Amino acid sequence: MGYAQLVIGPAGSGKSTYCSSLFQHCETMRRTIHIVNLDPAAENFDYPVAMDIRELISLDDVMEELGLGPNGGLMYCMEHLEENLDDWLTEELDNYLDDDYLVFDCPGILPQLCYSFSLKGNYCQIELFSHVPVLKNFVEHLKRKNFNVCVVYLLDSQFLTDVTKFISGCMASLSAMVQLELPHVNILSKMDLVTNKREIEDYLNPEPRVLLSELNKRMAPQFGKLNKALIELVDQYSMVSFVPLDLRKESSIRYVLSQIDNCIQYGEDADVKVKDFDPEDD
Ligand SMILES: Nc1nc2c(ncn2[C@@H]2O[C@H](COP(=O)(O)OP(=O)(O)OP(=O)(O)O)[C@@H](O)[C@H]2O)c(=O)[nH]1
Ligand SMILES: [Mg+2]
Repeated sequence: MGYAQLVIGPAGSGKSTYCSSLFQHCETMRRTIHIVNLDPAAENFDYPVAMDIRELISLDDVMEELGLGPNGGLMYCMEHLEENLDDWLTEELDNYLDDDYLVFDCPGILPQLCYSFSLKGNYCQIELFSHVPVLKNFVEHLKRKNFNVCVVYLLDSQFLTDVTKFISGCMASLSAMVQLELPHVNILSKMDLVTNKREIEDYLNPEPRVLLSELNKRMAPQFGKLNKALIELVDQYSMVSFVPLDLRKESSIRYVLSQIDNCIQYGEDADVKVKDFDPEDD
């Protein structure tokens, strides 16, 4: 049995930074994890890259040769990954052992490819489109390879200053949850930037009624029914719950990791958890 985190979330929400902090934390704890880069557009890494989608396909090449823009290019790369699950991914995964723990640093779900919730003028626009459907097959492949997978969805805490952005972030998370059908942990990233912790606490487990009234305040009256439906949806899936993450604090990283480990039943066998330096085990 292998273990895996699929780290997703809006562009710039802190996924790669989370991966590198997690790597450092685990190193301190003498625990081995392997970080995989699934972002064909990534350039610099603060963590050792165990597997790299750029060895399979490069975004620059795709954009140049096919004349695609960054969004179309990204979609193309992800679809190419999907087509190469049986050879490239399988070969790469063969390098890992049964109890290995992989963390997949995914490309950002671009807001414009996802749910965009625009308040400009008097219209509201919701677009349903992201590369989450591509990840579905990716996940199925990991499951077939005997991996326990957890989705780790990061939302930037700065989104909480605006209820419409928050709802849009929730919708993207919900969309991933419904499509991927996996254990799911929502994380509120960049907590070090939050000055008013009190305000954030209201959002960690928000009252649906409060959210609705905030949303109604921000939207023109004709959106009342839509707002109500959105809040009900989010509430029904009881997914509006976020674990705050402050990367400056080891305790915060440890807590988040323990939540995720719980979801994928990692560490139930204590031997798995810590790198064993006992020579008898060689
Ligand atoms: N203050 C602060 N900044 C952060 C934190 N995490 C990420 N950032 C900053 O936010 C920006 C985006 O971080 P990334 O880790 O690259 O975000 P990402 O989700 O991997 O971005 P994409 O891969 O482009 O979708 C960078 O400038 C980071 O330095 C954090 O915990 N605190
Ligand atoms: Mg990244």
